[in-house]
Amino acid sequence: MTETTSASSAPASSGGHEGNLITFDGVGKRFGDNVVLDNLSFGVRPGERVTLIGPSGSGKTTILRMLMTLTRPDSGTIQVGDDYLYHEERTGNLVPASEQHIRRVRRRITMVFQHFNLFPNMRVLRNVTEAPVHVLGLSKEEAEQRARELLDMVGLGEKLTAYPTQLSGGQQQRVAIARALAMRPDVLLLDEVTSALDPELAAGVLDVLRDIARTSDVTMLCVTHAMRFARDISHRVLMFDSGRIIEDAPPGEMFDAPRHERTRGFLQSVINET
Ligand SMILES: Nc1ncnc2c1ncn2[C@@H]1O[C@H](COP(=O)(O)OP(=O)(O)OP(=O)(O)O)[C@@H](O)[C@H]1O
Repeated sequence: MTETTSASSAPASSGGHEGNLITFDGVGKRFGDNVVLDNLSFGVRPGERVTLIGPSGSGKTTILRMLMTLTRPDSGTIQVGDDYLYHEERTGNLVPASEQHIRRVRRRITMVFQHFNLFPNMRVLRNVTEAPVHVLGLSKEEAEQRARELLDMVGLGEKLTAYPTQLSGGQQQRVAIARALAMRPDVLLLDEVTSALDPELAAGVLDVLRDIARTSDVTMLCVTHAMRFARDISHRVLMFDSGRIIEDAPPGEMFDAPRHERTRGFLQSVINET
């Protein structure tokens, strides 16, 4: 892994749509009468770490799920590098990518979920090697070597033969992070990865993620209510409200001098909660 730029200076653009690794262009989504994303456009550059904040139900998780092709937009275009996941034609038709494209994109993106989702019947080491062997086609030896390094990195080098149920929630989440990184993703999606954890265990997981942010050049898109963490790791913070981005700023500006009244109200409510 290569050293990144500091959190205050975003990496230079390269490749993809206008230099973006991830592009949302005019994306809309509604569930029944509930407009979840409203003509949403934004881009993320390679190596950038972007945190999505905003009230519950403002559409943050939906964005991550669209990148995993778990939720389909109603309109708009979503692109990863040069590959379309969904493409809205001039006629307004939404064209999903071919299976071949989706497979290619899915190899570049991994997601860590709130509830770990480890394979309960597999030991820790196998949880981490399974996808690299079966999806990337790595040899068992190669996958195990990489898995040991990653499990060391997340502080679980001694737990290779444990089953997930023998671990704390924080340890399980660290296995999930190692498993995601074992795919050598270009993009790591983090969806409220500490929300299900006690504060002490959450702090351990966030420290691991801070280390990854400091030492890796993986592009991160992160949904979190942990504002100090967001400030530490992010190049940019996007404030969502009712399916729109109402503020897009570096963390210093967003947290110290929010411009939008609703951002100020949201940050106040989060601070009051914690
Ligand atoms: N499959 C679904 N069917 C119906 N409504 C859904 C579905 N998935 C999400 N929603 C609704 O879409 C809205 C946005 O959900 P989303 O999970 O993206 O919000 P969020 O900003 O991540 O919220 P939170 O911070 O609570 O996780 C919510 O009102 C949610 O109830």
